[in-house]
Amino acid sequence: MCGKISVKVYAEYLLSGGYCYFTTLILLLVLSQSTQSGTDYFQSFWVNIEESTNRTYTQSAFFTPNNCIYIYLGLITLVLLTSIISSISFYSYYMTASINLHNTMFSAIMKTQLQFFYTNPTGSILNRFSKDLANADTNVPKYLIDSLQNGLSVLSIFILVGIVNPWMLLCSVFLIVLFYFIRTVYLSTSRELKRLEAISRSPVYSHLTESLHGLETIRVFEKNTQQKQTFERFIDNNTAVFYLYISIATTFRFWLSLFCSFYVTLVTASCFWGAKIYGGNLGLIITQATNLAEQINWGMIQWSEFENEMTSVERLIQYKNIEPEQDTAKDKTWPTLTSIEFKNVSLRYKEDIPPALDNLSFAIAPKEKVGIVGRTGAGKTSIISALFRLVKFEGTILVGGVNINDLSLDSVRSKISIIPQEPVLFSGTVRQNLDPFGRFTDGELWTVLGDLELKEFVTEFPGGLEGAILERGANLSVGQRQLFYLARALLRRNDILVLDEATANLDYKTDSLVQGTLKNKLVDCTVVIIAHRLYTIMDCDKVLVMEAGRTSEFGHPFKLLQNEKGALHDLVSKLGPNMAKHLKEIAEKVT
Ligand SMILES: Nc1ncnc2c1ncn2[C@@H]1O[C@H](COP(=O)(O)OP(=O)(O)OP(=O)(O)O)[C@@H](O)[C@H]1O
Repeated sequence: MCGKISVKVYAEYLLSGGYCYFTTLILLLVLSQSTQSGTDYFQSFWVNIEESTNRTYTQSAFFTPNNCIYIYLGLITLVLLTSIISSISFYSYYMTASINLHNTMFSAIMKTQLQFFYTNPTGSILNRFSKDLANADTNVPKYLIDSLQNGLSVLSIFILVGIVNPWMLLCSVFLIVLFYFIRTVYLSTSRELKRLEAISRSPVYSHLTESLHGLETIRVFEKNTQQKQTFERFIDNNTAVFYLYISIATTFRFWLSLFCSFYVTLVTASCFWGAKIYGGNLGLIITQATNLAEQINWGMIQWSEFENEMTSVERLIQYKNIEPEQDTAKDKTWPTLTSIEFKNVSLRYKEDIPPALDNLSFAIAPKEKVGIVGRTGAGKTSIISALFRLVKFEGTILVGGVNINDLSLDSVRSKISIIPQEPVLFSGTVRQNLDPFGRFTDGELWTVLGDLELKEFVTEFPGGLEGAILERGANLSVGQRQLFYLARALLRRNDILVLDEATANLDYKTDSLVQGTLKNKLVDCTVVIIAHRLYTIMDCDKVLVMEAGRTSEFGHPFKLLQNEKGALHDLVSKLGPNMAKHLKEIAEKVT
């Protein structure tokens, strides 16, 4: 982003509070300004009447001293009322605009593809949801209302001054042109500085978030000083841009104030050069000239700041318009069969890196248990990303013979259960974490907890099923979190279950318990297990060995182990003769 803020951004922001609100607001502001200027004009008119001999300034007998007082009182009351009403409507308008902006932006982030999170660091997202949103909530409305009020005020002063002394209009127009020129020069720099300031703020947030996450590692490797220095460097970069921004803003204000002083001096002097002038008109000209100078000065500053702060809105609107996940469902219902077939599937996380899945093809029959193994980075987790349509892929994935691209995202993700590498629990109760949508009875919950030997733990947990689980399940061990996840999957009774290193953090006893549960409770399920520990998949119906995103071997584990040059045989041999023998025995048992 660089250069001027586009008209589209202004329009999108101004109308985010609602067309009706915006039109009403403008009308109220015009009304408020008209009553204020009307009061000023009536004041000078009244002084002129009082100054002229026998009140001959006007022919009308209506403007008696008493009537003038009542008219003035009426006008003042009107000014007060219109000002209060326009302030309240502005408050409602910008509250609606801020809420709408936040909600649409948050909803866009929630619905966008995962790819977005791979390419945008957390600090950058936090920056927009904190500082940019705060600017849009507080500074932008403040500068917007000041700019609008000043614009209207300057326009009305022009009309008043034009009525009393048309020559002064020339001076005023010259002043506006001059100020506009100074503003243009100032804005072209300040706007870019404001953008730079926002960009240089993101690394500060990212660094702080990453440091807090990796606090233990930083301390263990004694990198405290290095981290601190990096943080200070990011802060310095941000502060340097911010300081430059403040400096040029101060220079801008200095030049505006200087030209304003010249203008007021010129206008005051001009009143003494011409013909005799009424006291009321003289007062009106001098007060309006001073006002005009102040208003233009203030208005230019606020208008410039408005455009500078609009860079925040521009950044927010950019998030608001991010592309959502493509859900091209063609009303296909979820298939009854639960076979899974990958046909020439290729997946790439970024254009400039090698594909994570490269023309991958394999087929899993309904109710089969298939283990997937391979070295780190072989593409095992990417199979899941493709199956859940988290990342775009080429090729075809069929579930029960139906292309998953023809099924809605919602059905794909709700009909396939997953226990991921890093189980995520939310802050809430045990019950909410087991059954987020409140679909199951207490009896069902306790049965599943019993199957996974979690019953005792939950009974003794403070609050039981209503006990509080902290953010990310911080008050549970990683193994317990995985068991909770498994419990959630068992409750949903989906026909397809995917486990991604799901038992990696369990001790041997709990792992055996989970394996037993999978065998007994999920007999009718198609189960895909991604594993590092080979013994967890040796009793599977089939094993897929992955290598660089391709199928290296696929078949029954015992048959694969017969091939001494095979990839699975190679992986098993590396575990030592005893373990290899043990694994072969397990594989043989399920032939
Ligand atoms: N979000 C991502 N952005 C870019 N590249 C990625 C991303 N996720 C994975 N990759 C790359 O894709 C390839 C396959 O990764 P994947 O996570 O599928 O491997 P894996 O076999 O599951 O590894 P592990 O056993 O370590 O979990 C790797 O080269 C990895 O660097």
